[in-house]
Amino acid sequence: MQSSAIYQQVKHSLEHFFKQQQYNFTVALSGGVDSVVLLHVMHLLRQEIPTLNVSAIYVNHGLSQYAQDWQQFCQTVCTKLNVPFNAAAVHIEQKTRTSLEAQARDERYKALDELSAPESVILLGQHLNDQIETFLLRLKRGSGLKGLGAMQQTRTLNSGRVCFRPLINVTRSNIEAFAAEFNISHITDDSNTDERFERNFLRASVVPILAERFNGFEHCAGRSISLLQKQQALLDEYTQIDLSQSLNDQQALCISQIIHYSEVRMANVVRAWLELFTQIMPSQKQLSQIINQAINAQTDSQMQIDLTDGQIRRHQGYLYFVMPSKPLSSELLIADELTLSDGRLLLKQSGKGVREPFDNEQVSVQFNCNSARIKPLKKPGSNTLKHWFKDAKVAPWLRAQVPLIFYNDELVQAVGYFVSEKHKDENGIIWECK
Ligand SMILES: Nc1ncnc2c1ncn2[C@@H]1O[C@H](COP(=O)(O)OP(=O)(O)OP(=O)(O)O)[C@@H](O)[C@H]1O
Repeated sequence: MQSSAIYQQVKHSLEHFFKQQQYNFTVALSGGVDSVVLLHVMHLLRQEIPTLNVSAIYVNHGLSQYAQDWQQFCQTVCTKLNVPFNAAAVHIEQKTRTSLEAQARDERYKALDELSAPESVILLGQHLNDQIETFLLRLKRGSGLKGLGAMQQTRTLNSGRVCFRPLINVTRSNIEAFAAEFNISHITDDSNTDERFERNFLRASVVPILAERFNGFEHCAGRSISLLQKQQALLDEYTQIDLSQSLNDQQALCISQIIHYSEVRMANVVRAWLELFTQIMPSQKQLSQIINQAINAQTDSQMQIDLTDGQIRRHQGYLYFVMPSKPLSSELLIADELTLSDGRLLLKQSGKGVREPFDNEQVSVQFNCNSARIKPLKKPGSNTLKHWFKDAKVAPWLRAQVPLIFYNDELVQAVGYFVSEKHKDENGIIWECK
C-alpha cells in the first residue's frame, strides 16, 4: 500500500502542513469510497509518521433511510483502524432537491467545524472527477474564470478552520482500483446513479466518453483547472493593488482614480470593492449601470443605486456603500465607556481634547443635531454642525452616525472630527468611537 501512487500523492500533498508542524487531521468520513480510501491512507501514514494525529467524523443528515447504517459502517471502520470517531446529527428541512443539497452541505461544514478535533485540518475526499464535474456544471451555467476554477484544494471556513482535499488530483478510477486491490470495503449511495441529477449524468454519461476518446483527458482537464486557479490568484493580487490605491480611509472608492482604467479593469475593481460589503453581487449589466451613473451623474444626489444589502451613493468624487443603519438614541454618559445601539463602543480617553465636565454639567451623547452650533478648534468662527460637516467633507449619510458629546446643551465634541475651542484642554479628555 505504501508504495502505491495514491499513498505517495496524499503524503506529498500534506507536506506543507508537516513543515508548519501541523500534524492533526480529521477525516470527513461519509463511508463512500473516496473518504474511506483517504482514511486508510492516513492510517498508514500515521505508521510512517508517528506524530500524526488522525480522527474521523461522520455527519448524519438523516436524509437517507440508510443514514444510520452508514454511520455504523464508519464507526466500524474506525474501530478496526483504531481511529477516534465522532458522529454529528444535523437537522435539515426538506425543500427542493437543489436547496436541500446546498443546505445539507452548509450544515455539514458547520458540524464538521464544530466537532472536529481543535486545531485539526479537516480532510475531504473530493477527487479529480468531482473537480471536472464541477467545472462542467459551471461551464453549463456560463461561469467566468473564478467559477471555472472549480474547487480549491484548500478552503478556509469563516471560523478560520482549514479544509483540505488531498485527493483532488487523483482520478475516481484510481481510488476505486486502490480500494479493490486492498480489499477496502465502503458503502455505495444508490442515489448517485440517478441520471436525472446533473452531476450524476456528467459522471455516468459524459466524462467517461471524453476520457475514452481523448487520451489523458481527466489529467489534462485537471491541469486546465489548476491553470485557471493560478490565473485567478494572479488577478486577485492585481485587483488588491487597484483597490488599495482607490480607497480612502472610509472605504469609499475614488472615481478619479478608477476612471482611467479600461472598462474591464474598472468593473473588476468596483466588483472587488462591493465584495467588501456584500456577498450578493450585481449582474454584469447592473455593474455597468453603476459605473455609468457613478461617472456621469450631474450631481452627487442624483447618484443612488439600490442593491439588496445597501445603497451606492456618491459624495465629493467618492463612491460609498451605505448600509441601512440602526437608529441611534441619545444617552447620558455616566461611565467612561458606552456601547451604542449599533454595537460601536464609545470610549473616554485622557489626552488632548476638551476639559472634564464641571459638577453641574450633565454629559450626554446625541445624534443628528445639525443645527447645534460650535466653534471647532482652529476654525475661524462659530457655525452650525451641518456647516462644519460640509466643511470636513463628511458624506450626509455618515453624519447621522457621528456621536456628538454635549455638556448640558453645549456641543463640545463631534467624535472623530472636531472639538470645541471654548472647551479645549491639552491635558483633558477625548471621546473615541470603535
Ligand atoms: N455525511 C458526511 N459526513 C462526513 N463527511 C462527509 C459526508 N458527506 C460528504 N462528506 C465529505 O465531503 C466529501 C465530498 O462529498 P460529496 O461529493 O458527497 O459532497 P458535496 O455535496 O459534493 O460537497 P462539496 O460541495 O464540498 O463538493 C466526502 O469525500 C467526504 O470527505
